[in-house]
Amino acid sequence: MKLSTLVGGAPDATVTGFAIDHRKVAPGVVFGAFQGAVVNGEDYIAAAVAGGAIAVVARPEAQVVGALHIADANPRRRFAQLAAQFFAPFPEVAVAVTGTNGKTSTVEMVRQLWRMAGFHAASIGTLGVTTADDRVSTGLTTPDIVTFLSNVAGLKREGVSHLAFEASSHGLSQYRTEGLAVRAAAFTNLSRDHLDYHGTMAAYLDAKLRLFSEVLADDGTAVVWADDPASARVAEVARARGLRVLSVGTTGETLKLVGRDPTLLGQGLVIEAEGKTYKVTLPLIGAYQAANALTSAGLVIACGGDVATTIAALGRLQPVRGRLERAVIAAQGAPVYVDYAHTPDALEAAISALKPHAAGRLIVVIGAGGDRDQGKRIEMGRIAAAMADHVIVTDDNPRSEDPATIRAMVLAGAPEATEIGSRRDAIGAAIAMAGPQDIVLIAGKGHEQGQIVGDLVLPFDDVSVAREMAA
Ligand SMILES: CC(=O)N[C@H]1[C@@H](OP(=O)(O)OP(=O)(O)OC[C@H]2O[C@@H](n3ccc(=O)[nH]c3=O)[C@H](O)[C@@H]2O)O[C@H](CO)[C@@H](O)[C@@H]1O[C@H](C)C(=O)N[C@@H](C)C(=O)N[C@H](CCC(=O)O)C(=O)O
Ligand SMILES: Nc1ncnc2c1ncn2[C@@H]1O[C@H](COP(=O)(O)OP(=O)(O)OP(=O)(O)O)[C@@H](O)[C@H]1O
Ligand SMILES: N[C@H](CCC[C@H](N)C(=O)O)C(=O)O
Ligand SMILES: [Mg+2]
Repeated sequence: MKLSTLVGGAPDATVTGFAIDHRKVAPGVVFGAFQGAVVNGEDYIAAAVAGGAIAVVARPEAQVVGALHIADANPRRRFAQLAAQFFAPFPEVAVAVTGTNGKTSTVEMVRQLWRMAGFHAASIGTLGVTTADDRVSTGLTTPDIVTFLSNVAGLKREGVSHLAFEASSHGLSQYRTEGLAVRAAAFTNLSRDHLDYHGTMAAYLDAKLRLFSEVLADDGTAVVWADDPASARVAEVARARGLRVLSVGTTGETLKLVGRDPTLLGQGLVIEAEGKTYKVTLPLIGAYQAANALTSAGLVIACGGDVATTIAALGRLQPVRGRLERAVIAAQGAPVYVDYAHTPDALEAAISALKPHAAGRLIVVIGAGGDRDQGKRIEMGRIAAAMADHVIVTDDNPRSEDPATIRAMVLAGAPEATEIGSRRDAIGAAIAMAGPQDIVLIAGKGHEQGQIVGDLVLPFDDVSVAREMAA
């Protein structure tokens, strides 16, 4: 592709790629210089030009010598729009999901529903780039713009026609998923998380609202989980653009959940749609998975899926890694579940899902990630103390923080809890104390395959450790 194709009047140089890190610049690359949370990318412009960058997308105030300065007050958005032209074509159908919790579960369910409908589908999110037979981690829920667009283009080349991706609030704030035509976007819920980055809940919601005010296509559809208080605002933003709004949930109008009957391995759902009543058994436990299932059905229907077929397909959904995943049955008979709950709302949802099934005690292992929102720690402690019968506080991913300090902040909400710093020992203790009527919940890391301590990622998988301790 010629630079003049991307930017009228530019030299005829050939564009060989796009980069936002100067260390990845090669001759012919367009470099994005962004002011970041840690450093200012503009400080690396000279190095990028020395590395062969032929154009630099940066603020008008930035100094660019020896390459075309593509000046823009919003360099992240402009870079994404240019990169999208370079990496196109993309899968014909793309949908996005945002919300504090439920993004991964929902995009994974959409991928499965599309596969059942016969489409070649993929998802991009916390679990990585996932297709029917492959999964590659990107390290982030919403990867950086270059990783995202190059992966999306790669999926198209592989024959993928349908893509569902997670639009995290960080990703939306940093324009990591611009340039792709998004046909439908879903909102799951809003509760406390990432205030270390957004500062306030209002700013956190604003970041998510951008998916509906700007990213969703002009003829797109918004799908909202109607039972969340913030959904009204999301629907209002979408309607202000004249977009179609589908609402799902017990107060939803498109897919109205009128009955939910939990069983040990799933739940019977009664759903009203288009004046008809449908019954389906969802093979996943937890009210939260019923919410995500309806949201995923809403997205599939928004893209042309048949209502009856889509609802029936919910009965064939497979469990989502690390989301109320039953890791093992302990020797004494107690089932051990692993869940990704790492926010107060999520922890409440996960405990609520399991409590009805615990004839005896619900034993919960919790922690909190370092270098993340600190305010949620005491709230998570409080919820565990209020809802579980026994709480063990341990390490999650301490990252650059002192693990004992993080545990103390969680314990402040659960003074009666047991403190065991080693996650392995904490899981072992929970399983050892569980009787045949009890249930163990290990929360916070879900599918994660490593424990981040300082700069190290130590191999650690809650499910494997639970199985080891239960043997
Ligand atoms: C706080 C945050 O979101 N940071 C992300 C962001 O970094 P940044 O833009 O602030 O970049 P920076 O590190 O300050 O550097 C500024 C610029 O200079 C460039 N640079 C930097 C150094 C250098 O030597 N040369 C160079 O060119 C960088 O490439 C960057 O463009 O953009 C980077 C590239 O896309 C991301 O890797 C980085 O994710 C960090 C590692 C991270 O931990 N992010 C987490 C918090 C995150 O994004 N989580 C969300 C939410 C998950 C959830 O929903 O729970 C996710 O989507 O995963
Ligand atoms: N609809 C929901 N309502 C409330 N809690 C939920 C919901 N869906 C999932 N959860 C809880 O949140 C945890 C994370 O779920 P999931 O990974 O689907 O969310 P996510 O939005 O992708 O999270 P992240 O932002 O960390 O990527 C689950 O393990 C569960 O405890
Ligand atoms: N991937 C997300 C959630 C991590 C969840 C929890 N394990 C933690 O470390 O806080 C993030 O980087 O914010
Ligand atoms: Mg996720």
